[in-house]
Amino acid sequence: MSKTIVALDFSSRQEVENFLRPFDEPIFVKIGMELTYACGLDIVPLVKDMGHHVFLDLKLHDIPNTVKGGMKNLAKLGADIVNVHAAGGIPMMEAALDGLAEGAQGKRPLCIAVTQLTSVSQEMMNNQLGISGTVIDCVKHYAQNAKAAGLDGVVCSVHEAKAIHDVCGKEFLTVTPGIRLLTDDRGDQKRVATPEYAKEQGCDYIVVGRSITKSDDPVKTYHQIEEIMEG
Ligand SMILES: O=c1ccn([C@@H]2O[C@H](COP(=O)(O)O)[C@@H](O)[C@H]2O)c(=O)[nH]1
Repeated sequence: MSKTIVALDFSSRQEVENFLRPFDEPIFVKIGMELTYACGLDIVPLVKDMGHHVFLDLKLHDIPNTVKGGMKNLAKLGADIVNVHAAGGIPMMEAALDGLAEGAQGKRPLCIAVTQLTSVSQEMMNNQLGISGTVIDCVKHYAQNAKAAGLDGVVCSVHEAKAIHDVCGKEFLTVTPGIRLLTDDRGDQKRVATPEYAKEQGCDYIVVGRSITKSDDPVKTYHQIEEIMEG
């Protein structure tokens, strides 16, 4: 499976088809809120049927019973990875796994937890969110909770991936958005890194959206990034 997950942050099925058409191999894509809210959940089996791997990034965060019911239904779609917010706590994450086990036809999707969004800076976390301490300690703590709940890994920034592997083990997945090429604008992202640094830090997967989707030649940019990650 490819180590580069392309965020399909589009608002129509047509844009998805236009984007994927030039790729002559299966790739790993992320379907998030923008696309799901525009096209509905049917977009997941549609992209799977084209042969691509899917990370369904809906970041569930609610009381355990609601998350369990939600995951039971998401499990039927055939996504490879689904996720929740670690801030929902250990009982909520355990409930997510129960729902997946009940709903999956065959192997359940991997389930990972978002730690601190990559759009959150140290200053924001302390002063707006009211969480004291360092981002890295908060992310490590959330990762340990996710592991205790039985999840398969976390979403974090590249800057925390090594520390998470140290405390949670090498098998515990680190999926890292906030990827920017040196010439890119960082936009709304705060904890950013290049694919080269992600590779150096041992990230299992990187999530890349605009650097690929808004590039003049998305297929070429995708392959350049994949070469770095697989090299
Ligand atoms: O902490 C997080 C969790 C999820 N994301 C998602 O990843 C992509 C990143 O897109 P870029 O265009 O490469 O910035 C996007 O779909 C986010 O919803 C994240 O960025 N940070």
